[in-house]
Amino acid sequence: MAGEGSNPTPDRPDGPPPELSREVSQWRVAERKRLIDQRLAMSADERTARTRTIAEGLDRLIGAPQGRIVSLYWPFRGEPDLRQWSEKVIAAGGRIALPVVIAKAQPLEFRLWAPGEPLERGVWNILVPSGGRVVEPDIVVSPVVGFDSANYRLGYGGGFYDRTLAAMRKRPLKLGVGYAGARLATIHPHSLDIPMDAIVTDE
Ligand SMILES: Nc1nc2c(c(=O)[nH]1)N(C=O)[C@@H](CNc1ccc(C(=O)N[C@@H](CCC(=O)O)C(=O)O)cc1)CN2
Ligand SMILES: Nc1ncnc2c1ncn2[C@@H]1O[C@H](COP(=O)(O)OP(=O)(O)OP(=O)(O)O)[C@@H](O)[C@H]1O
Repeated sequence: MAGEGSNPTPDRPDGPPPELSREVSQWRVAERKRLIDQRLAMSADERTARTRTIAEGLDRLIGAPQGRIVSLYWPFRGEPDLRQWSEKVIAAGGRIALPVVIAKAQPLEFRLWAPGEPLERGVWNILVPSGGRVVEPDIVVSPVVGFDSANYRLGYGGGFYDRTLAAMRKRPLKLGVGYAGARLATIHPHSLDIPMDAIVTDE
């Protein structure tokens, strides 16, 4: 069971922590659905244009990626598709890693990957690198379903990025990425939510 034994990360049995009220949990579920539906309703052209602006924002924030490992993600459910940008990072001497779900309620693992290298279906059918050394990224780029002005991110509800960031020994630069329409007044953060250093949008 999660949280027992020598797991060094703070952990709880499945289910929200006490301070995440039933109202907030239900609100999160409804907002995730609204925001994902809104994102999927966007045309492919609009998504591409907005993603280009997000990529420019990442370039400005990160500067020269040379010698650094950037964790990205294999996009699904209308997330910004930054795979072209990943080629730019590599051309500039950086490296790319992708997240791998090991198990529910466990931190993610990051594996090095470059465009063209083989992928395989992992947990929930998500494509993950078949090979690739396990690494700790210098920069974690995580897709948001929603975000707020305090840089908190609302994800798909697995708590994966929060657990992963809490367990990392090096503190990476934490960048959320999403479309401007994903902005919320507050995500009603709970004590285990870790804010991003910045949220990069197309605003
Ligand atoms: N592109 C991308 N990759 C990513 C993430 C992400 O946000 N985006 N993750 C960021 O965390 C991790 C995957 N997180 C996920 C969390 C929940 C579900 C999901 O479909 N959950 C089901 C419920 C499944 C269950 O409880 O058994 C659902 O929402 O219907 C999928 C991925 C790692 N890879
Ligand atoms: N560091 C942690 N240790 C233990 N449980 C955690 C941790 N972080 C989050 N959780 C739990 O994970 C569950 C989902 O959290 P939350 O709603 O914040 O997910 P999310 O940020 O939307 O998802 P994701 O990070 O996967 O994109 C909650 O029940 C929360 O208590």
